[in-house]
Amino acid sequence: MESIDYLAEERKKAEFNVDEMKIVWAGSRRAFEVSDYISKLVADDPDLSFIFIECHRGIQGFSKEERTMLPRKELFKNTLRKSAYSWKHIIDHQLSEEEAERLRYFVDEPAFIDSHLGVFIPAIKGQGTKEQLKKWLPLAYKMQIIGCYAQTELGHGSNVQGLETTATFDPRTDEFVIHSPTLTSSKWWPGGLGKVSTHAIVYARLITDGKDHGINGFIVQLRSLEDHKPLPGITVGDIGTKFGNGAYNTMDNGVLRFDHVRIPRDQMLMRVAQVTKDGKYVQSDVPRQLLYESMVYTRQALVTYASGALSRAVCIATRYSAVRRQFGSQNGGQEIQVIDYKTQQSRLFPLLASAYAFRFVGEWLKWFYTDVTQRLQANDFSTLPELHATTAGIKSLTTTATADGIEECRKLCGGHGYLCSSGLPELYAVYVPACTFEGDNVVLLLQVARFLMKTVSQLSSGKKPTGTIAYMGKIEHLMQCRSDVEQAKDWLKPSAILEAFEARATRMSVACAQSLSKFDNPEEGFQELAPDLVEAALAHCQLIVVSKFIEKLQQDIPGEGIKQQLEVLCCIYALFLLHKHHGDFLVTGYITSKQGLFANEQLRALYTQVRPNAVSLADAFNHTDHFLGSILGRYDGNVYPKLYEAAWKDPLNESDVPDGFDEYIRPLLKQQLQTARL
Ligand SMILES: CCCCC/C=C\C/C=C\C/C=C\C/C=C\C/C=C\CC/C=C/C(=O)SCCNC(=O)CCNC(=O)[C@H](O)C(C)(C)COP(=O)(O)OP(=O)(O)OC[C@H]1O[C@@H](n2cnc3c(N)ncnc32)[C@H](O)[C@@H]1OP(=O)(O)O
Ligand SMILES: Cc1cc2nc3c(=O)[nH]c(=O)nc-3n(C[C@H](O)[C@H](O)[C@H](O)COP(=O)(O)OP(=O)(O)OC[C@H]3O[C@@H](n4cnc5c(N)ncnc54)[C@H](O)[C@@H]3O)c2cc1C
Repeated sequence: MESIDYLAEERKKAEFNVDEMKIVWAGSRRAFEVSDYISKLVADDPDLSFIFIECHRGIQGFSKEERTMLPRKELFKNTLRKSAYSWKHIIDHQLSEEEAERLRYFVDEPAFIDSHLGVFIPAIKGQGTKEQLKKWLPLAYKMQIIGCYAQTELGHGSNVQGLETTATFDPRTDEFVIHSPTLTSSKWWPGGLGKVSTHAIVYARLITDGKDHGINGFIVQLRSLEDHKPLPGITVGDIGTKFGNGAYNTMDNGVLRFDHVRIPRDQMLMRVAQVTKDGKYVQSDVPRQLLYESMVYTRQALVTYASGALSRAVCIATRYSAVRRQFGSQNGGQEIQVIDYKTQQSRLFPLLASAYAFRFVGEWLKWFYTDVTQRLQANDFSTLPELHATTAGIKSLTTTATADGIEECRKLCGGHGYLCSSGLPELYAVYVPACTFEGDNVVLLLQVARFLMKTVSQLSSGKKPTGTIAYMGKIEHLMQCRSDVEQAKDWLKPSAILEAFEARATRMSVACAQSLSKFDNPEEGFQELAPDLVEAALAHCQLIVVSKFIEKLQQDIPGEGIKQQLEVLCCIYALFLLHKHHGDFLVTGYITSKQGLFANEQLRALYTQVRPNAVSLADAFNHTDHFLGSILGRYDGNVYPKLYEAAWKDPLNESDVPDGFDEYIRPLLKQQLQTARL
């Protein structure tokens, strides 16, 4: 049966070519084609799109929207089935790495495979010697071993140097003895550890001849490759159900303890430091920070994932806002679409713009990461501190904004957003740990702040800042200049926006540096000023996102109306931030309150420009209905009949009279009857 497109009128209003925008969003025509093909393949294959569960009626299939009603144990088993099925598909159809990654993405269930491919393999690559890569990578790529990343402990996560697990070298047997000396040293959180991984990269304190050399990575086998039982000396299990039904509970985050487990010496990852057969500790000429390299990789990958998650929420909220009507009916006509309310626009459109902004900064960050890793291979470590600060900061900014943005989209959908069938509660529950994993977002901003303080202190020594901090080279100008905006439309000039963000970031960093210099003990000062430092770091990161959006617009972007739409979105992103943080811009003296009001006036005008294009800008994300998993976000906008239909699928509606009626409701009713008779 042909479905009616309830959003057709909205789609007719678009002032740009949606198909061309899909390519810009995907990054290239080839990336678009791969994503498009794989997302449809997943949506159309019940083995990938459905959840099959054994119940009293035999095997029953459930759609993605019903996932939150299912028990964890069955969901977990279904995820194992999907992973095995996906893997077979990848092998049978010889999918490329890019296609395989897309397949994992569109299946859209957190699983052990994410840790295996997203952290275990990158850790071996980053910290292993050539011989170690040769031995372990083929096993890992063929999934003959499955690995996780066991860094965090019950007592320590953010403070990596505070980890307690020990790896003590025993020269008599040429082995390391891995041990958990305390309860708090139990590994706690690693994804894939609880029930699946056969191996782990374990972070432990390296001890030779009684001397503690700090943290290093070790490859440790955890489970038998025959019967999957834990090896002697190993206690391992799942840490328990996490936030939200369904959500991240398809992942087996685990707990792990070692009781004097022995591993061969060559299972210490030895790129950064080696231990010789006679127990000598030898530091390589590469920086120790390379121990943290896999975190840099994952943090940059999380930025593109942030744009993906935010775009899903925005797509749902935009389509639903065009379908939903409230108030304003005249002469029996239709009520107003809620998307036409300026308040709805002022909450929704900055998120739409943010999704695009995060996409482009993610694209750039991927390029930057590749560039720096190529330099690292050639023993050029000069850009590593900038890469660390940038990945940490942009991961922090984008994941916080995305988690908050998903929750805002839920509210933008009113009451129906609170239903699991809207897809938004589960999306939030799955997404929000990204603010914590791969580094707590505040801890990461403090890393950016340290980098900025170092940069400011080096300016006086004549060191020329480059890359993302090149703007600090113009410090004299940026400390003194004032905005020359005279009317609202002046805020459309990229140069006006850029200078505002550069001046604000510079002034906030310099103010922190000046306050810090008043402390005798710089570390004490850093702790005391941490809230201000975090704000300065955020200002710097926002500048990066804004400037990468502007740089994107300087590229040749073909397609009818595409560049114009992106220009509008770029200005919305920047002016929304300016409006939200206008206290910073005022206090640092770059703008006057009148200029702040002009920015807000311009922002409202930009919302009017986006309005006719909003649904099509959300369509350009090219999300399938399966991937969205949301009745409110359906492509055809046919929301009400589908919501009504879905309600009846809830297990509570399997019978008219609920279980428990005889025990708990009937006696109450009877008691009231008796009281009434009295
Ligand atoms: C079915 C088949 C499908 C196929 C699918 C195919 C493909 C899929 C592929 C990929 C998937 C991709 C992505 C994956 C996506 C999702 C991943 C999934 C889930 C994520 C799971 C989560 C994992 C984790 O959370 S792991 C644990 C993370 N832990 C942390 O982040 C801890 C945070 N703490 C720290 O990083 C550090 O402790 C600290 C806060 C940085 C402090 O460091 P410390 O050394 O103690 O002190 P400092 O003095 O501050 O630093 C010293 C010195 O070092 C510099 N520094 C610090 N960190 C780094 C770094 N990372 N790099 C470089 N330099 C660093 C620091 O600046 C300082 O420098 P200075 O001395 O010059 O000042
Ligand atoms: C879903 C999920 C998956 C995970 N997967 C893995 C995995 O695969 N492998 C793995 O090893 N780990 C994993 N982790 C653990 C994760 O990396 C840590 O939880 C994270 O690094 C934060 O550390 P923490 O839990 O110790 O938080 P804490 O550091 O205890 O943070 C608690 C609070 O203290 C604040 N705080 C901490 N230090 C400072 C400071 N210096 N200054 C100011 N404030 C501070 C934080 O901002 C936060 O508000 C996972 C976590 C989650 C939630």
